[in-house]
Amino acid sequence: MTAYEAGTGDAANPLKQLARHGQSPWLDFIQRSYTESGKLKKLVEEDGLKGVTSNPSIFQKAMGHGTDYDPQIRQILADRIVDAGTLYETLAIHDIRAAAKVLHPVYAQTAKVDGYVSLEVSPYLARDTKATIAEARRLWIAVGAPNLMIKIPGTDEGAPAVQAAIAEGINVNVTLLFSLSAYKKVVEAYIAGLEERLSRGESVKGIASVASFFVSRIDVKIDKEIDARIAAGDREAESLRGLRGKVAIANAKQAYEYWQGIVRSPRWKKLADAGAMPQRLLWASTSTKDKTFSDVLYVDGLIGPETVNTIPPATFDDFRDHGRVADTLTQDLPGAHRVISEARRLGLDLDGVTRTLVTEGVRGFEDAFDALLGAIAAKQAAFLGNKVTKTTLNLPASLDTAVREELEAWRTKGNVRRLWAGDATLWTGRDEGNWLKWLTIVDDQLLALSKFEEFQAEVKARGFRDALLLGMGGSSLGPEVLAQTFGKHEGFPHLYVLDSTDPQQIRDFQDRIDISRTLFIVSSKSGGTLEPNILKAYFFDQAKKVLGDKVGSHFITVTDPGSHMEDVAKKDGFWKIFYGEKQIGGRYSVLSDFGLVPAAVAGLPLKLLLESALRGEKSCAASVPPAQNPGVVLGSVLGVAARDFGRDKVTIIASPGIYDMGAWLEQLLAESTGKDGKGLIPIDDETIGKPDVYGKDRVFAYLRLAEDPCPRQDAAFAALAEAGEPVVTIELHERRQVLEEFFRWEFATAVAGSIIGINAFNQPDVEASKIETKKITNAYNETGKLPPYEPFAKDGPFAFYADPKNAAALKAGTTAEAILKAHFARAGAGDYVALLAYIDRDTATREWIQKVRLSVRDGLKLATAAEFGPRFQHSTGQAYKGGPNTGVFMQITCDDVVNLPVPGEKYTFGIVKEAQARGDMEVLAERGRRVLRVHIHGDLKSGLEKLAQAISAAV
Ligand SMILES: O=P(O)(O)OC[C@H]1O[C@](O)(CO)[C@@H](O)[C@@H]1O
Ligand SMILES: O=C[C@H](O)[C@H](O)COP(=O)(O)O
Repeated sequence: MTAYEAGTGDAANPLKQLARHGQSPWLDFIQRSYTESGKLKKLVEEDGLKGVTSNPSIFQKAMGHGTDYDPQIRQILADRIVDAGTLYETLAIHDIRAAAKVLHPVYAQTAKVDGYVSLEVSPYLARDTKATIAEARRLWIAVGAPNLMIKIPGTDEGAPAVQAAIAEGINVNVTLLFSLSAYKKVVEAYIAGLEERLSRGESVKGIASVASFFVSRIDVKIDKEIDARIAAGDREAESLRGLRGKVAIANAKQAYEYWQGIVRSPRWKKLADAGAMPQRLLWASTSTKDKTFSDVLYVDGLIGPETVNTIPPATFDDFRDHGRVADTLTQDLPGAHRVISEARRLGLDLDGVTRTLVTEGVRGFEDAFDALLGAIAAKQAAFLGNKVTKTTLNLPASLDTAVREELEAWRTKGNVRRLWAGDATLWTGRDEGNWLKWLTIVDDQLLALSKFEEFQAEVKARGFRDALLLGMGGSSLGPEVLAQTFGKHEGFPHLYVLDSTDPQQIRDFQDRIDISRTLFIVSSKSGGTLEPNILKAYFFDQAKKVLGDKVGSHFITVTDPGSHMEDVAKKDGFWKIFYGEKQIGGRYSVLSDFGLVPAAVAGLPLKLLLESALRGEKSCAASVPPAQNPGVVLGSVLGVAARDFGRDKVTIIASPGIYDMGAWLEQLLAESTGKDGKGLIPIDDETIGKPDVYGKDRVFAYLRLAEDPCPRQDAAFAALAEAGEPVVTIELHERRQVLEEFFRWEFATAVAGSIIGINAFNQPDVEASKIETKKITNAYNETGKLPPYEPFAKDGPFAFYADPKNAAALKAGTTAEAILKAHFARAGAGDYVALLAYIDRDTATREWIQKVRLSVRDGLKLATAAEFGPRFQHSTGQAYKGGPNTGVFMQITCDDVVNLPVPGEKYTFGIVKEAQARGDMEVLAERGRRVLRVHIHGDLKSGLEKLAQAISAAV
């Protein structure tokens, strides 16, 4: 009696009779309720079931619907922050283990011939040998059951993975086999894998493999071709008709014939003598698709020794009911050959069909897996409820359709996985892949949590009253959001963020702090940026006067390894040096030490914040399909709206409690996407208005803090959505979720950048202003004066400057009002107006600029940006110079009442600020932008008032 005959006995049950013919019935299905209810066990005991196979479609059916898995999903989500892929795998492994347990007695009774449960590697890896091997190894260990089979596709790339897995002693079920030629490669891979073991002196005993030969799908394709030809009046209609429903079984029989030859070969004999088990042929895809055929056609017709048939539940029941058991597989082999040669004669392209079926099979499993992961991600979001932010889209129909199409394109191209894998071709195919460390930085930070917590305790112990962060752009805007959003924490210093060269503003900050009890954080990734360097020089000098030799102990820096600032910090005996990641650009650095160090200093709850960020990361994971991936959805809306609808002004409004998010977002969006004449133009904090004040160039993003919403904003957004404006509402249930949004917007920006077709990680046009500024400060150092600079017009306290081309366009008027009118008259639909104020940024000036921008917006119906220099140069400045030429710029400068020295330099902060304004103006003009500078002489307050009146009159 062979192992296959074990368990026979019930003569009336065709399923049980299969054993007598050497065939093992397996079940092509898995579901938790089946295992948990004892149904699976019953099939084993009553029907002689000897194995189970699963595939992505089967799991999709099992997990994608119903509530079977809900309790475990809830329990996992309560314990851990995971992505949809991990969630799926945890559920799947649970099921596979449970089924393996039920089948273990079969495994034992049949001496490891049967009793297996198959788990398929991710279908996304079907064309990647190395990744498939790694995944097979990983799943094998994760499940940890001896009667597991790892399913690997029998593609050209899969075959070497089969060999490698077998050589490692992993049981393999080779799936998606349609053609004899592919099957031959797989047989070779199996044998070679075993031989590899033997050659290393390892045992080949107990290693099992099946080759899953798909049957019914072949008939589906061939019969379709036959039907089409008959319908078209083919002369061979009769012969064609005679082949319907026959080719698949004939093809399978040929494979079996090949197998018989193999197991008789001397090569195999050697392995068999060493105890190897043959790789059995497993008939898969054995449910009948064509209802005109017998419902058990692909079971009845393929019964033979040492084979498996994996049967879906309905067919299993049908076969139990009326299956006919006989040695059909070995019957009429000549007949099978005749069918195949007849098919060839008739021009039925079996080779082409099997090739297509492999491609379609892989695609089908990918689609099923996408659907499964999408369903799990949706369930996850629903179960997490307020633990994650919630996004609602109100899009006009045409934009909505275009976004859906984009999401589908992202899905079919596997773009989310490509992004996570660092595929630079998603952008411009240059060095983008080197700038993606932000994707996983949160995981690293959580691992390093104790480092930050220890530092936090040290800061507390030292009893600092204030902390002053000196930095620009990505090194200051994230910390500023943290400071503004989370406020002062008991026992920790008040965190201030200074990102200006305006002497008055520097003095304001100096007045707010008690230097003797201040911790200075010098924050600069590159370590070479002018502002943090001169601000450090200034405050170090000031602090030295108070602290003497202890001054270094009041300074820390966050900078990239090897930077100039690292040298400075070492030389000056800074208390601590924290390092950034070189593979993260400034604007993507908030979750690295650039945000974490100031957060620690301010006494923020680091673990909770990082966990929120981790939720952001996991919700945008590689496993989360585009339509359920909040980062991809947001990025697609922004990218598609700009690319296809001219809606490139991303208008960001946040609830008062989180209002500063917009300033951080401005840099992220503008500096990442504004280049090559394309890009998104962020419009931050422009008080929300009635629908009729807007042109058709906007997308609105509403960051709504649900714990403290603003009813006026709610009403205004409802009106915008009602009016058909595109509105994305992101609801943050608590402040902490700004960290989740940091990650999501970074991801969305990368996605939007890909859609627009730019490199989202460089800032090519920022450098130009820096060079011009440097020229001017160098000139000052050499000569002690600034190069001459003449206004083209003057009116009262105002002096107007422009390059010759812009000046020519504006010279017609001589009064402030006329010049401003001429300037603003150059703006048309789709343009934006940016006010670039190089003045102290305090409450009064912020209110002023807000008032002025609204008068411009309402007068011209154009988007407005209200920016302070030089801060914006490290933020939106990139898009103003490198993005679409739709900006109309107005620089506003003033006399400096206060001036401050820059230690070690001839120039002062006032000179630097002037050089920055001139440098930027030069580059704006050189890029053909419409730009005008208004300098206010004398008293700033009254000058600003007059300017507001003149602007209001001009628009
Ligand atoms: O951190 P750093 O190197 O001082 O740079 C500050 C900012 O300046 C920029 O390089 C632009 O000038 C930004 O990208 C960056 O966030
Ligand atoms: O391994 C099993 C196969 O995935 C399954 O039998 C495919 O069957 P189908 O063609 O009915 O989808």
